[in-house]
Amino acid sequence: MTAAEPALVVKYGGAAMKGGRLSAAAVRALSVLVGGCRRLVLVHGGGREVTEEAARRGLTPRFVDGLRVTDADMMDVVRMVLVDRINKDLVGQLRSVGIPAIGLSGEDGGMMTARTLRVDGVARFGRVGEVDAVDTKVLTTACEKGLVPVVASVAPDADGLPHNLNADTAAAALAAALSADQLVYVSDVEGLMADPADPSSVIARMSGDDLAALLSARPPLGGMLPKLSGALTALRSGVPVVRLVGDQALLGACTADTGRGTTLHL
Ligand SMILES: Nc1ncnc2c1ncn2[C@@H]1O[C@H](COP(=O)(O)OP(=O)(O)O)[C@@H](O)[C@H]1O
Ligand SMILES: CC(=O)N[C@@H](CCC(=O)OP(=O)(O)O)C(=O)O
Repeated sequence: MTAAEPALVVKYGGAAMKGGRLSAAAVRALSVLVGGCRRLVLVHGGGREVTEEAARRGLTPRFVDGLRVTDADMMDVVRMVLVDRINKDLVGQLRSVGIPAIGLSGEDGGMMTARTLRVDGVARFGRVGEVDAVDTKVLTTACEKGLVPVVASVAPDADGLPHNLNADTAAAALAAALSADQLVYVSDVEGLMADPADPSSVIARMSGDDLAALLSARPPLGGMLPKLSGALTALRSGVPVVRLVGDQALLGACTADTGRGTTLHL
């Protein structure tokens, strides 16, 4: 396998996890995908588990524009839950069915560096980062050795201070850096809905231009916002297709255009 092999980045959101685990359908899909000759990278979320752990410690989660305001205490929780708990649990779950997973975060092998996210020069989210740089070497090397990198969205800044990255944003940055042929977001909804209260209103296809227009209108999008922003970043970086699907549609989304979920394209 070489860096020229097609790359697939799958981001599995905390919303679709049950007890910090991937669904059976998602594990089956990944088993099939890893058998194909491609660089497969799994990025995971876990926002809901972070919120639960924070509450157990008496910390009150606060979100602005879908991003968790992250002080030093919250950063400890984020890192513990995403890197030490969920990442290891997912690696264990995948290895137990024979998928050769290896757990990583941006802190490993210099894979991702972050800079503090600032709005008008102000770090209003605390220790939340935006991706500064991606070094794909560790991912590509792992894939060449037949391993499946499982990535937690924590990355150090230039001084080595860990930052909290939104997992959708991290997945988009990795897909762009790997020149992935596809980025797939798996969540607890079947795709982008025209009416979030109506599951039958999933939008089947949208172009990057229409997506940009939608985002500039700033509608309330909740957890969809970082996915759509990430999708636009990925499309503009040359990733030709981004799909938003539920866990049951993961395999189909990666192997063909099944018509399920939302397909975002150039
Ligand atoms: N227009 C929309 N279409 C689909 N989902 C939406 C929309 N607006 C808001 N959402 C919300 O986005 C959520 C998914 O985002 P999030 O909870 O962050 O999931 P994940 O953990 O997978 O990143 C859905 O559960 C849904 O409630
Ligand atoms: C900055 C920021 O908001 N980071 C996220 C990281 C986890 C994440 O993105 O998890 P999901 O994909 O399950 O939402 C958080 O702290 O919740």
